[in-house]
Amino acid sequence: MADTNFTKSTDAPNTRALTIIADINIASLNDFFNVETLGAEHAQTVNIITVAGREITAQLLADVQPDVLLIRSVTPVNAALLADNHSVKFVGSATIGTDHVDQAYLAERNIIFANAAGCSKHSVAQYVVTSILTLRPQYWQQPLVLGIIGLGNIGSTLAQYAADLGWQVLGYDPLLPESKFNNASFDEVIAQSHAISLHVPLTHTEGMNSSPYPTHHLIDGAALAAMPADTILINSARGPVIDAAALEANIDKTARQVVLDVFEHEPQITEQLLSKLTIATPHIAGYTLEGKLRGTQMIYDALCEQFNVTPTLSMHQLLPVNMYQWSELKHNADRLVKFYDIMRDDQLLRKKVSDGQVSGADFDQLRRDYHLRREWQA
Ligand SMILES: NC(=O)c1ccc[n+]([C@@H]2O[C@H](COP(=O)([O-])OP(=O)(O)OC[C@H]3O[C@@H](n4cnc5c(N)ncnc54)[C@H](O)[C@@H]3O)[C@@H](O)[C@H]2O)c1
Ligand SMILES: O=C(O)[C@H](O)[C@H](O)COP(=O)(O)O
Repeated sequence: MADTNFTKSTDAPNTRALTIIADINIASLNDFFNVETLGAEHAQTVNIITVAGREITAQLLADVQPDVLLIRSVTPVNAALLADNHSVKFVGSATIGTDHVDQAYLAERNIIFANAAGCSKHSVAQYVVTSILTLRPQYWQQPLVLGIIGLGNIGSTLAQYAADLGWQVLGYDPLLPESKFNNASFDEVIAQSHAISLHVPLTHTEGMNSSPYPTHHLIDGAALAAMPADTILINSARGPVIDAAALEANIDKTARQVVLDVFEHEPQITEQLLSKLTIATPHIAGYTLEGKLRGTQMIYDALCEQFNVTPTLSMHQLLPVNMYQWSELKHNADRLVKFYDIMRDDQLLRKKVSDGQVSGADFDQLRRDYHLRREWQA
């Protein structure tokens, strides 16, 4: 069994240097990961090497041999990345999704893994409410039937916002028991909703992330054909949950309003697909200050648990005052859609089209330079 003790036997405990390789897009890294916040008995110095997530390579991990790897969603963590590394004891992903991480392999290597379950559940749910009310302001007055596929942290948070607005929820989640919101079949959600929002993990029929209810291409040509033409479709889960080719054909036929925050061939997007979407944003549904800091906090807390130290930093010490209350916004049509101007994010993405596509580099740059918005307080 691999050694999970962070203190190398050759080091005296108080001369220990802890080396962390981290995705540069993780918020407030230096605030959370330093000698004071990790406990001086574990690290007299903390070296953080920040790298763009897509540039965290097997070669880098073999050269640096860090103790800790902190990632977001764009670094696949698997045998290929870690085969020549013998030092990593802890991998933390400051994200909800874990489809990029081979957790069985990490367990085999006795490497501890932690993610940030639920960290941006309010941010993503608020993105969805804002997109619907931006596109169809009439639903301030009229009840909407909102279909939600996947009723975990984000789906159930969205369902609660919908109920607060007087909307009806049709929810489908085959892995959870029936409930007030988990009240419909997949076919019923598809056929009977005015808007459908996807909140499932990306899973497959076999291999890593396999599931008895796989979500890869869950929304395929058949599902789209069964969906009324005026139903809005919103995907802020993972791109491959929708078959992009089938989606383009369906929009050509129905002129359906479609909102995408994630894309099957992300980070590239073709101009052809983009031109057919009503709202398109560069995978930022969860990008609020609160959502990002909560993600960092959760992996910091998990590392502290491994060190057996009490966390000393709370994200609330870093957050500016938040005066935005759902109890007020939910009664004020104008203020809610101005609170988060989703069309501005859409326009910034469209401006990046060049030579028939948004390149991966431009998509990533929009995300790196994103002005983190705020969450409203539920
Ligand atoms: N766009 C963004 O910025 C952003 C931010 C956060 C998370 N995400 C994505 O959203 C996904 C959902 O997040 P969450 O916090 O709600 O996760 P979660 O694990 O809390 O909930 C996911 C739910 O989906 C259900 N599910 C699984 N397979 C299903 C199927 N075939 N049909 C219906 N339901 C199914 C599960 O039972 C679970 O309840 C994440 O996995 C991640 O990929 C995107
Ligand atoms: O799963 C998640 O939490 C999100 O998709 C996350 O917000 C995206 O992470 P990033 O692409 O910034 O690495």
